[in-house]
Amino acid sequence: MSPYESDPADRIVAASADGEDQAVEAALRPKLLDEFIGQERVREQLSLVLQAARQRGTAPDHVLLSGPPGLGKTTLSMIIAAELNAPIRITSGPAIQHAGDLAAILSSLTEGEVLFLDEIHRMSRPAEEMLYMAMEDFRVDVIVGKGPGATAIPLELPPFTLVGATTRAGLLPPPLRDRFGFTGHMEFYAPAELQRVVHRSADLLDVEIDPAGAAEIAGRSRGTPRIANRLLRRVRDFAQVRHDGVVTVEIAARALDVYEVDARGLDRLDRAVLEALLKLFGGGPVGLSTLAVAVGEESETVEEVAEPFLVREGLLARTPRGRIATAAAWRHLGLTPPPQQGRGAVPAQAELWGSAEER
Ligand SMILES: Nc1ncnc2c1ncn2[C@@H]1O[C@H](COP(=O)(O)OP(=O)(O)OP(=O)(O)O)[C@@H](O)[C@H]1O
Ligand SMILES: [Mg+2]
Repeated sequence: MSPYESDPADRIVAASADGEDQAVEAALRPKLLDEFIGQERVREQLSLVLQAARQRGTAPDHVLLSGPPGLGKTTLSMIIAAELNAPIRITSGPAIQHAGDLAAILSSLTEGEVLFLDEIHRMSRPAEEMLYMAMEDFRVDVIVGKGPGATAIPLELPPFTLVGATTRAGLLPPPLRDRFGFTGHMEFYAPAELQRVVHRSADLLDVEIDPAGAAEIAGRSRGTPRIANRLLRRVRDFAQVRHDGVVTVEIAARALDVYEVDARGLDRLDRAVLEALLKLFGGGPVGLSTLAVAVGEESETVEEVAEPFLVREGLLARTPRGRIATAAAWRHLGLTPPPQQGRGAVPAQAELWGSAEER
């Protein structure tokens, strides 16, 4: 039986937020730029944009934040408002079905307000077109009536700052992308940065943790603060129920073994895919659908849920001939690659069988 039949988003290493995350995230969010860990480049650029606007006493340029789920886009948008001492209005692309919905929001903005539009790539086309004009000219045309009798009533808007967030910047139409004065690309976090995130959250949650314990959780968090915070909460449960509540490296490792998150952040599904690839197909190449049948999952689940992280970690490569395990995959599962493997199918971007000398 598949452990993911219900919803892959339920996995403990899912980057998207579940109900519990939403409840605690507000408490764990850094409130000011200085408390925001990592993303040095975005932070510096943004700090200049905000400081310059503050000095001029005007609303800063519109800001687009793009990057994978759980890296801090919503957090940064709230920080932007806080740093500007401005109120923030929060909405999302899917919540804006009609241009009228957007007109209602825009026309009620106050001067200098920050409008946070999450999942901006999922807005409807008519709303998008209204947004173009609002962003550029601080004006919208509200259409009253239908058919030949319809008239456009122009409406002036106060200067505001739009902060858009998207996990799919590539899906944004160029005219929309071009209207942002600043785009911040969020990157996955380095282990040392995540370790600081874990420490900070542990402080806020009143959890006693030592540096090695925090490093252990960070190493399993797939470069994502949301996952780090979630793993910390599970480790805290374990430490409290089975021990004295203090999180050490042993406690963190044992707790996360219970939750089947391994030392590199792979969960059960990731490992099942890798194991099938190595043990059943000798490391590949094997077709996606065959691999999916072997682990008892849908092809889409393997392709969209498991593979992106395996590829990112350099454990699996997608090639025209099929999926191939890298040398790192064999090492990670503690297996020795069969000697006849690896002929010919080495994609340039991946370390497959180590260097020529190693072979
Ligand atoms: N740089 C950071 N420092 C400390 N905590 C962070 C940082 N970035 C994110 N977090 C924490 O990670 C959690 C998720 O962040 P956030 O909700 O901002 O992600 P997101 O990019 O908006 O995700 P999504 O794409 O799912 O909306 C929050 O609880 C936040 O406290
Ligand atoms: Mg968000």
